[in-house]
Amino acid sequence: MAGKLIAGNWKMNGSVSFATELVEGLLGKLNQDSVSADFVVCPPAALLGTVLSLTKNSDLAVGGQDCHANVSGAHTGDTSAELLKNIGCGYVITGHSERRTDHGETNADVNAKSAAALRAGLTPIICIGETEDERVSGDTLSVIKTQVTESLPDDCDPDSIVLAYEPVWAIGTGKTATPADVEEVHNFIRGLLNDRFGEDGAKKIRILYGGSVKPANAAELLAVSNVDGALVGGASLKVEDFWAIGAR
Ligand SMILES: O=C(CO)COP(=O)(O)O
Repeated sequence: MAGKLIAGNWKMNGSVSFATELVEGLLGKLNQDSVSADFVVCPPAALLGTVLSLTKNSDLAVGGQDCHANVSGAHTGDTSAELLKNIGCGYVITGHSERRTDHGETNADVNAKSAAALRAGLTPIICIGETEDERVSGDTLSVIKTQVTESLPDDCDPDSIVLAYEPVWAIGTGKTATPADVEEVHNFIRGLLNDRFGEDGAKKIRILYGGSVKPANAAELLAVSNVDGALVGGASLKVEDFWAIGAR
């Protein structure tokens, strides 16, 4: 496994001028400082062209926020993994909790979308995480087990996938899971991956933590065992904050 992966999920935010300023700021940082982390930005679909034209031949990778499971067809408003690959993306987020909630995406949908990403040559960043009710009821690990088991495509190559553990209650709320909470779940996920891929395969898979990651808590969270990076929402919209999370 390479260094940490720091992924910025812009969600439904930005504009052409905003994206240009943000990406130019990040490229300036990447050119100046040597960092061991890999950075990827995932803008809204309508801004992918803008971002990709700015990041061509740079070390800043680009990803989509969602893809359709099919290659093409009558799916108004959707984007195929093949098209994301064709325009220059390297990654796509699948199964984000906001898509699971807003669009009723199930583990089976996430599995199909992740398989589509792999078919197209993209790295899916497959999101899992429990709700507050599930945590309070003591169901966190069983929910995570089901999500990992059902959301990962059957024949996936561990070299080609990334997982992101995002407790739903920590997303955009300012509530961050404690390092102990994060460690428990990340170690559990690594154990599930060991069972499925063997230790040598499982250790190739980066497991990101997401949920109110900011410069102030990033060092602590990224130091937790089996935390191989971060999936950042709000703080990825500011050059200094996003950079500070990964550049250490
Ligand atoms: O959902 C997230 C990233 O995918 C996390 O969002 P916040 O960092 O804004 O909590």
